[in-house]
Parts: sequence; C-alpha cells; structure tokens
Amino acid sequence: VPTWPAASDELEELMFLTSGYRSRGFPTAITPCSKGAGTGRVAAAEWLRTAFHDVAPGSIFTGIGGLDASLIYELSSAENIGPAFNTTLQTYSSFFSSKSSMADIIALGVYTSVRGCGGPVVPIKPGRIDASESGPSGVPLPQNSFGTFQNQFARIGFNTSEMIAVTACGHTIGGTHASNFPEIVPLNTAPNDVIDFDTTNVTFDNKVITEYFDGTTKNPMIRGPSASNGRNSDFRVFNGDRNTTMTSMQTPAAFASTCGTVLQKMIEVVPSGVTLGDVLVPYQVKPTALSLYLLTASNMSFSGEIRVRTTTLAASQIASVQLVYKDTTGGSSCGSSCMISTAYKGTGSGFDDTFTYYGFSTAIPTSSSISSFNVVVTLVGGTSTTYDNNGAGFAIDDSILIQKSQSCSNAGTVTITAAVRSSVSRTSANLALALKTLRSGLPAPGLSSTSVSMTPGATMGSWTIFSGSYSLTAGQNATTNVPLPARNIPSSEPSTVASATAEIPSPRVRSQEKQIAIYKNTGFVQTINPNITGFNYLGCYTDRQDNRTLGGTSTSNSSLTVEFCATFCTGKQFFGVEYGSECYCGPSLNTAAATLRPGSECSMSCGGNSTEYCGSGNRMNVYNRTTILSDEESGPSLADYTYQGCYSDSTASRSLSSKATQSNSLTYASCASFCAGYSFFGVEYGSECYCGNSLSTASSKVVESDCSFACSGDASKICGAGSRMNVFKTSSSTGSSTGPANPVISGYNYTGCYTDSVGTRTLNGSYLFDNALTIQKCATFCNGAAFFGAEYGGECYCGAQIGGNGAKVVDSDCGFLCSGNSTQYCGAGDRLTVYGKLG
Ligand code: HEM
Repeated sequence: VPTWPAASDELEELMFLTSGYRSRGFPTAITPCSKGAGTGRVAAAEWLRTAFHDVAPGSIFTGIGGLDASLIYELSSAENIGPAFNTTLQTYSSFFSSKSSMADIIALGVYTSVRGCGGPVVPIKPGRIDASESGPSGVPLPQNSFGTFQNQFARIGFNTSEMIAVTACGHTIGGTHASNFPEIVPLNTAPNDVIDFDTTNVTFDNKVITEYFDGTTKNPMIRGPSASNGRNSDFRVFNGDRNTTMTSMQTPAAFASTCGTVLQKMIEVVPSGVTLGDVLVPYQVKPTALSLYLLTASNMSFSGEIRVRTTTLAASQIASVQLVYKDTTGGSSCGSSCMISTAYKGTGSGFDDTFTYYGFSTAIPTSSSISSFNVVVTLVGGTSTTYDNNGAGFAIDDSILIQKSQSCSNAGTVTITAAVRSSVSRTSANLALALKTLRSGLPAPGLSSTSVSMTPGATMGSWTIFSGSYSLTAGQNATTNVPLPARNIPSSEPSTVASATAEIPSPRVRSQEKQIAIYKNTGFVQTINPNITGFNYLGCYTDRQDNRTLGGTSTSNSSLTVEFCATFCTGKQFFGVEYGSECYCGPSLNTAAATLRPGSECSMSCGGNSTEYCGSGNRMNVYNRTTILSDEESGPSLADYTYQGCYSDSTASRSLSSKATQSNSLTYASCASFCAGYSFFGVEYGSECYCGNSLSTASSKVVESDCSFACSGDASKICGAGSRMNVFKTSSSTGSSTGPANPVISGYNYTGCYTDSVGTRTLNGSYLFDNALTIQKCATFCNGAAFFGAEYGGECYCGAQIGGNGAKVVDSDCGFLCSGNSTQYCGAGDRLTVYGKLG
C-alpha cells in the first residue's frame, strides 16, 4: 500500500475513479467500448494503437524513445497516418498537468481501453517523462518483411513470441480503415470503409486467434487483397513461429493473461534515465480535497474528505470514519478535540474497485494547529482499524496556508493569498505557477512554470499574509493551471500554490524496497525442464489420444530422458515428452489438441532421469527448435504426386479454382481422392482442399515455412496456412477434361465471370438464395430477365443490365460449384457467373 502523498496521486485518481462520486471521467471518450469520433472508428482501439506508435520506434539499445509522448511531435510522419493519434492526444490533453505526464496518461490509456473493452488489467507503473521533441522513426509497416518485424520488435526488447502475442493483443479491437490503408481495404468495398480484425471488434477477447485458427477470420491483414500485395502482416507475424505462440494463447484465460503481461512490457519501454515506480494500486484510505486556512488569528478552518476503499469491505459495514490529529509540535495538546468526525458524502468506483467518501469540516485553534492525522475506521460490530499511512501519519504542513476566500482565478487573473508562518518568512514569498499553454500545430499543450513575487501584508497571529497575482497570456488557461507540489497541498489539490522563498519541499517519493531472496543449499535436487541446445522449452500442453498434439513419429521407453527424445526427433520442428516414458515428434503443434496449461500439470519425472520432467497423463512438455526447419523429413509427399511447394492463395482469386471442400479430417490422400481427375490438388488452412487443372497466375511460390498448419486429419503433416497452400501435381495422368462447366441454357449465352459486391449489386433485380441451386433453377427464377447470374454456389441474381461496378474478370475466378449441381459453376465470393439473353 502506497504512502501518501505520492507523485503518482493524480494518476491514481484518473485510473481508479472512473464513475460515480468524484469520478475523474478519464474513460468517458471510450465508454461504451464502441464509442468513436466518427463512423467506423473505435476510440478505445485508437488509444491502444496510440501507445504502440509512441513506443514502437524506441530503442533499448540506444536508450532513446519508448513511451515518452514524442508522438505529439511525430504526427506528420507517414508512419502515423490517420486522425486517430491526433484525436487521442487531444482527449488526453484535458487530463494532462504537471501532476501527470502525457506519457503516463498514454500508458494509462492502455489500461483503460483494454479494461474498458473487457480485457485484463494491464498494471501501470508511474513516472514516465515527456519528450520535448520528436524521436526516431521506425513503426512497423504492414509491407515489412518478417525479419524486419523481428528487428523492429527486438529494438524494444521483444522476442519473436512476445512480438506475436502483443500484435494479437493489439489486433483484437478495432480494424483497418480504407482511408488509411487502401491497399489493405480498398475504398468503397466495406461498410463504413473499415474491416474489423475479428467479429468482436469492440471486445478485447481471444476471437482474433480462434477465428484465425478456425478459418473464419476476416482480418484484412490476413486475408483479402493484402495477401496478394504483401501487406498481410498479421498473417506473417501470427504464423511466424509455426503458430506456437498463437496456440499457447488461444483460450480466453491464456489470452487475457498473456496480453496483460506483454502490454505491460510494451508500456514499460522508456528512455534510459527514466525509472518507473511501483505498480499503482489504490490507497486503502486517501485524504482528498484537504484545505487548511486561517479564519482568525486564533482559529483555522480544516476541511476535506477521506476516501475509503470499499471494494471488499461494504460501506454498510462501516459505522464511522474519524480523524485523530496531532498538534503542530506532533503532540496531543488538543486532547479530546483531537478527534474529528465525518459524514457520508458519496460513492465512486473504478473498473475493479469502489470507494466511499466521508467528509468533514471543523475549526482548529491556531495555538495547537495540526501536523498530521490518522484515520480510524470503525465497523458496525465495533472493531476499529487505524490507518496511519504506513506509520507516517497523513502529514499536514501548516507553514504555508492558502487563504481560500481571498484566492481566486477570475477573468484571466490568478490571485493567491497565502498565510506564511512568520518563522518561515515575514518579508518574501513567491507564487509558483505551472502553466499549461496551447501550442499551435501540436495536439497537446506544453507546460511551463513561472514565479511571481508576493507582497507581504498584515500579520495574523503567527502568520504573515502574502498576496500575489498573475495574468494569463493568450493560450494559457486559467482553469487548467496546475500546481507545483508542496507539503501541505496534496497533489490533487488547488490549481495554484504559494511557496515561501527557498522552501519548495520536494514531493515525497515512496521508498523502494528491494526484496532479497535467500536460497539455502539443502542438498535437495529440484526437478526441472532442462535446457536442450537448439531448442526452446515451450510449456506444458494438453494432448489427446485420438488426435495427437504432435502427430509425427513417436516412441515409448521406460528409461526416457528429455535429451533422448530431442535426439529421437532429429529433423522435426517440435518434440514433446509425456507420461514419464513417451516421446512425440511433429512439424507443428496441432491446435485441435494443444492448449497451454500451468507447468504444475506436467508433474511426472522422466523414467530415465528423475530430475527432469516428462509430462503426465495427457500432458506433454513441449520443446520447439530455435530455428524453423525449412525442409523437414516429414515434409509433404504423396505417392503418385509430385510436391510443388507452398503457394500463395487468396479468397478473391483462387490458385486452384475448379472445386473445393472443407473437412475436419483432411489428409493429403483425402484431398487427392476428392480431386481425382484434376491435375493439381492443394491443401490450405489445415482443413481446406482445392482442385484445378492449372495454377492461377496470381499465385506464387513462397517460402516453405509459410505453410505451417497441421492437417486436420493428420497432425504429422502440414496443410498450408491462411492464404497459403501446399500444392501437389499428379505424376501419372495429365488430368481429366470432364471437369465442371458452364452449361448451355436455351435462349441465353454464357456472358462471363463478373465482379460483384454486397453494397452495389452487378445484377440488381430479384434474387434467390438456394442451397440446392443449379444454373437451370436460376434461369427459371429470373423468368426471362435480360441477365441472370449465380454467385457463391447458392445465390442467384436477376437484372435488366450489367450494372453496379460489375467488371469482367477471368473465368477461373468463378470457381465455386453450384450447391445443387457440382458439374456447374456458380460464381465465387463477390464473383458472378453471368448469362445474357440471346437477341
Ligand atoms: C507488426 C506489427 C504491426 C503492424 C504492421 C500493424 C499495423 C496496423 C495497421 C496497418 C492498422 C490499421 C490502422 C487503420 O487503418 O486505422 C493497425 C490497427 C491497429 N493496431 Fe496495429 N500493427 C502492428 C502491431 C500492433 C501492436 C503491437 C498493437 C498494440 C498492442 C497494435 C494495435 C492496433 C490497434 C488497436 C489497431 C486498430 C486501430 C483502429 O481501429 O483505429 N498494432 N495496425
């Protein structure tokens, strides 16, 4: 529990007081999570992306950059395209003051946007310092190569797995906007010109991963035009370690905990020289709105509120909250009047906490005055707890008092009247002002400070009254002036502070306790997951007997060791040890079987070495090679076929377009038999099978490691990936010529394959959806229309002309078979097989 006051007190309030009484309203612009500054915009996503763009160009090697708000000066850079950053920084500006840096607020924006959209707590350590100029450039761009991404993330201290995780965690809310990235989302092709990363774009959840694995993803940086123009960065990143990281964080719990960790790491990348404090936690008891000033020479007013954290302790259980204070010398000369009682004021809350406020207002004789107080909370049952601020008491400095009723900010002039103890100074005092000044062309104001000498006046008892004024110049805002910290001014208090010359007490900083762990050598040898040269230990994964996590060769050996299994799996990407005696190899982790579990579930020691872990029942310790094998022994091969390689594919233009199917038990052989009669077959996304007599010219051969998904029916083999296909060609025949066709319909000619779009239909007359569609059926339904066309296997459209944005494309684009007749073509996604009336 922190000691009050702390330099982070303002940030603590912005973080934990988000609604109800004394809410600071920081999340207003992102509540609810779907809120945005315009159609198709999600402010919470913009906040999260803003933090990434501020951090990304930083370097832990040079110590320059990181989360330092240098983004304020970098908005004209092409790396920071779009209005999101400007809007976000402007929103943050009203919370910015000398009491919390913009950089801390950007970090807080990560906590608030993630938690506000239902994600995990991202812990916040305060203490970032704002840059005063732009920093280096180097935000990852979608067209960068995988190797470049690795370098860019290594620069901020992220390894490959952390890079994959943090990108998945970022890309679970929001989406890609056509106005910013038209090569990824072409203009006028998506509702509101945005395509979301997953189906729950305003929920911070694991859908970005589950949809990636089950093939339903619409993420435009995985599928769509980006797959052909190299901007499918999410695909390259997610798949960069053969899906190991994506697999390990696919459950809701693993996603939340991994994201909490990597996002915390992201916001803790700071320039060298910046030391962050401890993770912010709410005070159990915190004084608020304290005010102490002279009423007369003999009496002073003391008022304020005590905030009690009532998250676990209900307010109804509290009978009373009292202050017990000490006099100016630290003694108890005030006697029984040292006790101040309070009354309920209101209740506020944060995402995970509630707070109840108790107010007081009393008069104290100046003769005894006050130096500190403790807070006593008494429960309904009679037990009471004293909160003494970690032994320090809540310290009040009575040497400088702001005379409330004679201090104001009016018509651009700040006037402060302060009572300064005559023992401190009778002749001079300075008014220290922190000013927030607008800066033209920049989204956030700057801070400056000024000092005004105050005029001494009358004395009141032991105090001398000083007064000073400052007139704000253009661009400076009276209501947004901010204080320098002083002892008697809790940092969340009035917007101006007087200070006696040469006596500006610095803010108290919590002592940083270091914990020293002491290990005793007891002679006990611990069981471990050993380091195996050339491998990384991945973790404890579930396994299934009917569908193995590692589906390649395996062996069982009662004297198994981890080293033995590593050698046994030579030439394989992964190996895993299970049940003390079983060893499995594989080219990839089978996502249908593998889920990361706590290490404690892999608790059996190896038959051949009791100091090593070897999984347990249906639990496997999995190891991955530090390098990706490009040409595995278990690589694609099938009798009578010649393996062609890993090829790119896209939904818009299929590499093999004659016939397709999807199966949860896909193997090379099952796809080959489905494609019997065709020259080529290709397996994709673990469970998709495509056939054709030629490979589309839009498809190109890519690096073998791009194909990385285990086949749904044989986890020992690779079956493509998102937009990636392992292609095979028959070695025996040249394929049959009796594939599907565009049938002859009397009175009509086959006109061609045309583009279509949901918003603007190429044939805009009546339409029919039929899961047993044939070309004849569509012709009959359109009942003599000038044109009819079939799309997506089961959709039929009629029209008087070819309109909308319909453009003729290659016939092979219309590769879907009709839902009611697999020898006929019925368009494809956004592709229409069109027939026109004769004559
Ligand atoms: C290889 C790394 C990355 C690349 C190439 C990349 C690229 C992109 C691109 C092109 C967009 C679309 C922006 C728009 O159209 O407005 C985007 C959006 C987004 N990115 Fe990333 N990003 C990467 C990593 C990250 C990381 C690490 C985070 C945060 C943890 C993140 C958070 C976001 C968010 C929240 C959005 C949605 C913004 C919105 O809806 O307005 N990105 N990213």
